Amino acid sequence: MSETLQTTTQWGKLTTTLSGYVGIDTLQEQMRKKALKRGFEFHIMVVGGSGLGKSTLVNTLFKAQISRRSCTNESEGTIPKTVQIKSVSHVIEEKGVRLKLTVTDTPGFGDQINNENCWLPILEFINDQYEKYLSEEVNVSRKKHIPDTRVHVCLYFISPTGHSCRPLDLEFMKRLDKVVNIVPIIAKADTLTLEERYAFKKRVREDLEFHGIQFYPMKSLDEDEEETAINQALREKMPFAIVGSDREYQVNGKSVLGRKTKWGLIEVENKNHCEFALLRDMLIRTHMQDLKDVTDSIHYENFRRERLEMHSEFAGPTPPYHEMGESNL
Ligand SMILES: Nc1nc2c(ncn2[C@@H]2O[C@H](COP(=O)(O)OP(=O)(O)OP(=O)(O)O)[C@@H](O)[C@H]2O)c(=O)[nH]1
Repeated sequence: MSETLQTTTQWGKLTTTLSGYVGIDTLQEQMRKKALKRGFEFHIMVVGGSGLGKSTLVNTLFKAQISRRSCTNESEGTIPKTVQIKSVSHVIEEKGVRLKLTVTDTPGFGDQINNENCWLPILEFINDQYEKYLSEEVNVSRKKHIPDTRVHVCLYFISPTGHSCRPLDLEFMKRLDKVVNIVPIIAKADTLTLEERYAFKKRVREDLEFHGIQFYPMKSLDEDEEETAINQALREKMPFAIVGSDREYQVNGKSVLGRKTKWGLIEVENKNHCEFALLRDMLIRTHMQDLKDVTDSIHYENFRRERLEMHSEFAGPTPPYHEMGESNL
């Protein structure tokens, strides 16, 4: 029986008929095995004012004590003087798949009386990671595997004021949307009623649109109709209204993560109670690889191009290839 190989994407519409089985279909399995051996890396950054639930959310997302707060013995209630950027890395494993997860926290963001330029250290941190990656990449003797410390997603916590975005929120996202994948979320959504939540989300979306702020997943990067349909559904739900908790309660004999309020138990993973599950599914189950791809092919690529252009302007025009050889003689 003959097998048909259809290539209709980047190679154009070319159909070649194979006269028998050759085993191209095993490529997927070969790649899976290689990737499993190497393990995966993911870097998540959380930004937002003190006490908005950043540490709780990362612990809830990965069902483990992985936040900066859980890994250091900082005294509760200390207000940092400036934005401090702290990263912690963990290797987590599930069903034989290893993930090196780095969580970068930015305690103190927006806590000052004068918050002018408080986004700058965060921008510098993100660019520093690109710079590290670039210097490894252009190294004459490159490592077989370049450690990837680039930030793949930045969760931006919006305070549940019920009004609209603060100027600082807009300033941060305007400055950073071209360098990192931003996912805006409404923190502590249990403090808003359902009507307030809905109206607040709408106003935040309008604010973002008015200011031309791009958030992940970007419309311009959808590759096909299927992706557009999935991503459009996510975009319409954003910013996700999140409730975080690392406490478990018993509901119908099952233990669930939740927060007990005056009105009853809010189940964190119940899609009727909040949008935590949507966020978790997007970050971990459906879009983790895409977040990494967009970081690599869009944000890092922009940095790399600018950096190399800057370098070539500084160094003058690159001589033709044969002259480069001669000058080395
Ligand atoms: N109501 C409510 N409280 C929350 C939620 N998430 C966290 N909290 C509580 O808010 C307080 C602060 O939570 P953290 O996770 O430490 O907040 P943080 O943003 O990491 O704080 P800093 O490290 O000081 O910036 C804790 O008492 C949490 O239990 C939430 O979704 N809703």
